[in-house]
Amino acid sequence: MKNINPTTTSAWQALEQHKANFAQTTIQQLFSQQPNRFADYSLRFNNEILVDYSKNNINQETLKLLRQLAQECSLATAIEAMFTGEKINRTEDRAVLHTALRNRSNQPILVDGKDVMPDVNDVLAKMKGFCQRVISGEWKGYTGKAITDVVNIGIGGSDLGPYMVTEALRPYKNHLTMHFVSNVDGTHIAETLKKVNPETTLFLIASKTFTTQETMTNANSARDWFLNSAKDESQVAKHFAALSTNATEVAKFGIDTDNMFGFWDWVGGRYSLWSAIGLSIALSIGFDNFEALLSGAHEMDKHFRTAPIEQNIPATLALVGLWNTSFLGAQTEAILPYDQYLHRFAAYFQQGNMESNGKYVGRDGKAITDYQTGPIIWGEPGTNGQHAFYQLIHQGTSLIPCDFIAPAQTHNPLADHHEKLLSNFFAQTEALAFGKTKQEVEAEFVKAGKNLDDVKDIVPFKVFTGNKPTNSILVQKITPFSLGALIAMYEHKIFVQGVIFNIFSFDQWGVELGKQLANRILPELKDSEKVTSHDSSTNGLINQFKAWR
Ligand SMILES: O=P(O)(O)OC[C@H]1O[C@](O)(CO)[C@@H](O)[C@@H]1O
Repeated sequence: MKNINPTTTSAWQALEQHKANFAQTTIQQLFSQQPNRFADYSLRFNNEILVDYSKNNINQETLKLLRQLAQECSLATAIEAMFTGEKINRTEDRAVLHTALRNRSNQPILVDGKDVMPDVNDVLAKMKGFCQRVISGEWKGYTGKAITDVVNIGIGGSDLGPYMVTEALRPYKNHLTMHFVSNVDGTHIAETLKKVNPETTLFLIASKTFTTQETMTNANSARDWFLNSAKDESQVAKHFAALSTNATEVAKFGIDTDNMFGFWDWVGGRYSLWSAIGLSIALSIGFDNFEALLSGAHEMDKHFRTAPIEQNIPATLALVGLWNTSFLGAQTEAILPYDQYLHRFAAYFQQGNMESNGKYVGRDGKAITDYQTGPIIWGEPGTNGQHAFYQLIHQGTSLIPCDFIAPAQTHNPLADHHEKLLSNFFAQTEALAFGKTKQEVEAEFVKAGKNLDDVKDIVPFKVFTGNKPTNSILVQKITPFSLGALIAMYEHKIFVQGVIFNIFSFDQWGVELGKQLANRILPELKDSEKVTSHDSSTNGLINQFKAWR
């Protein structure tokens, strides 16, 4: 991947000039000027996903310049570099091949001259056999009973993806009850263990490195709890499986390597739900559905790799997002799914995006000083968010571009719930784009029989300026296939932005310092000695903790 500061491209400089046009122009005016705006600014994937990006402050010139920016930043070369297994994660000297995990075409993909597909297929076959045995009840616990509960112990990418997807695909789930434990706070595992029976519980220890403090602490507590009942170490094999790249640490923990499902260093943690880390997903919805999830992602991969930039959905979302943040001044992006099953979707992409693109060092190793990199990602499901933070999106002083996501078909057609939900979905983007003028507010008062003189002081508070950018992503139905495509779409959006930001999107050095310092502090908490080795704030807090515990 080349080192290109995006601000030095002619497209960036042209975009800087071009943005002045939008100081005066509103989304409302863009719609008045362009009667076909919806048709011209929306894209479809497989007749299953409709992406409408028309309610943004963009015109054809904006798109032309943004596409030119992508070209000047060598996006096409970068896409090929990723798909063909080049070591684009240069700071860790690794390829980035989550796309290989869902490569349903089986075309060889080489890393260091070796095709990775046979290994990928072997692990998938092992996962399939395991799922069949556990789901059918053939796999027995230490007292001969079938498994009823699965506890995935992992954190970050080893938790957020599997948890988000198993929740999103609940309509497809079988009889197994899934639990996810991530936090090192003992409450998380303690509360989970209260709900399960050691005779019928399977623990999946999900950790790429198998050294993560939170996960290993929870795994050890789970094993102690299990052995407290089973009283026999040899029974651990019936109740513990490992999802990891680190066979040595897995063996040290005491998990039979027969029960280990491997993956490889070219799978980033936050891109790992497609790997063995997805075993909890496959157990929950069955292996065929897991394969459908992979297929959906693979179709999106093909689209991303081959579609021209004008029709390329992830690239378009990335460019429009970059326009909002780098040129129009937005610092955050909200992801707002109008689907209760997608309640962890924003949390999942908080890691996906912020761990990938939250970087201040460019690919040249120098600090980035002249542009913003990855935005802050946040969000909650609609309509809950409407009754919480939408006030600020509508009338606050920050610009917050939002992605609204909704399925056209619900899995729970109950009275008119879905129509009500979707009426809110449509209304919100309409309100955000077009707002409500002073004249409209006054007309409403008049209609309600009010004298305008009596209400003139209230009028300004009821005005909505509108002109707030949104994308609407309408999915025919949330199925394993469409969800796979949707996740891959966002993954590639992040990739495109990382290329243009000129950063390395696939490392995560920013999480290391906190871990190091916590490891240094941990022994200091073991005794009652007064701590003096830190700054006065940290010393003061630690010493108060010691006094109060
Ligand atoms: O799977 P592991 O190795 O336990 O790591 C868990 C998570 O920790 C991180 O390395 C840092 O938070 C993430 O990238 C990763 O998803």
